[in-house]
Amino acid sequence: MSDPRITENGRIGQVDATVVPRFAGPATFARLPRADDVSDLDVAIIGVPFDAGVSYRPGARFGPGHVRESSRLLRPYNPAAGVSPFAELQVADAGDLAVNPFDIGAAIERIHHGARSVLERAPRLVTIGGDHTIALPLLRAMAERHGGPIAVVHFDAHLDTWDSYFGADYVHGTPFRRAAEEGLIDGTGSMHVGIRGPLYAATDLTDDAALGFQVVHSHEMDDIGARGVVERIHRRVEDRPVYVSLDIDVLDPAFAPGTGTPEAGGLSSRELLTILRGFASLNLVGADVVEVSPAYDHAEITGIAAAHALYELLSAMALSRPRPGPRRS
Ligand SMILES: N=C(N)NCCCC(=O)O
Ligand SMILES: [Zn+2]
Ligand SMILES: [Zn+2]
Repeated sequence: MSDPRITENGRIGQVDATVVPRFAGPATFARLPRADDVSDLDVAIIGVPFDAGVSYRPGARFGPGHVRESSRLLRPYNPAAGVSPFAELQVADAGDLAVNPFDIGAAIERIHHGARSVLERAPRLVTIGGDHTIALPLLRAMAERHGGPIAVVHFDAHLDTWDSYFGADYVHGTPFRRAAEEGLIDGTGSMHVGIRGPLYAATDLTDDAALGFQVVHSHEMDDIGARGVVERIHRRVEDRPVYVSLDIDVLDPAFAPGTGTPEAGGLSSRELLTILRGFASLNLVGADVVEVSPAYDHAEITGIAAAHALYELLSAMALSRPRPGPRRS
């Protein structure tokens, strides 16, 4: 049975919640169409149910399904941003990549090739994780798509530029070090936002800076606020194509209990949504939201925060200039 959908500007949108109750039917993200049911795609959403790279609590393999379930209540118009994202962009859910749960190397290869083939069809890719390991193959695909290193704005409690864990180089604490080593990251336009909590040593920060990242620490929010963070991001990124990697643990555990490595003293969901709204004037070409672990969630608090973060990212894409293509020289 095909459900009645909201269709605007020729774009096929959400199942109409005034006709089909929003708790009925399959949970694609925001009850958007499946990618197979649309001809042209501006943004593809994929799930990557992978969590073999975690160092503490497991369960992020169930993140994609949980965030989709938690996205059923999203309505078509975003009043804070002043845009109906699904009327401006054809957004569709391309389902999950089937990744090997036992072999991290094979999973990374699969994610790289899966993301690359989705990017042949859609200019912009939004991914629901999965643990943070998946950012490395996603960045490989993004850098290929844009013909060179890409600016990354990384929201996280953690730097994720550590070197290895138990001798393993490809885990959720290392993706941005591996990506920098592989030349995927534009070291003049990248930053971490929301960093906090104990480190292994002070050199974690100097090593990270040497890889080309600037840092906005979580405690700086007290002084500069969400708007100040947006200004810092704009000054750093300028008009580069930018990829947002959002570890849900950037939020305080009060706002995101359902995650694997929680740290006290994080952002509120309101602060995060305000910052993401500031991306509307950037050239946002891709994003991921990772580290949602539903077994530790309560009342979908974390799933809903992740769904709303994705909705703001899609709204920002709808408002930003559609100019994916080769990187500026
Ligand atoms: N990427 C996330 N969420 N966490 C990394 C934590 C690495 C550690 O256990 O030190
Ligand atoms: Zn983290
Ligand atoms: Zn992370």
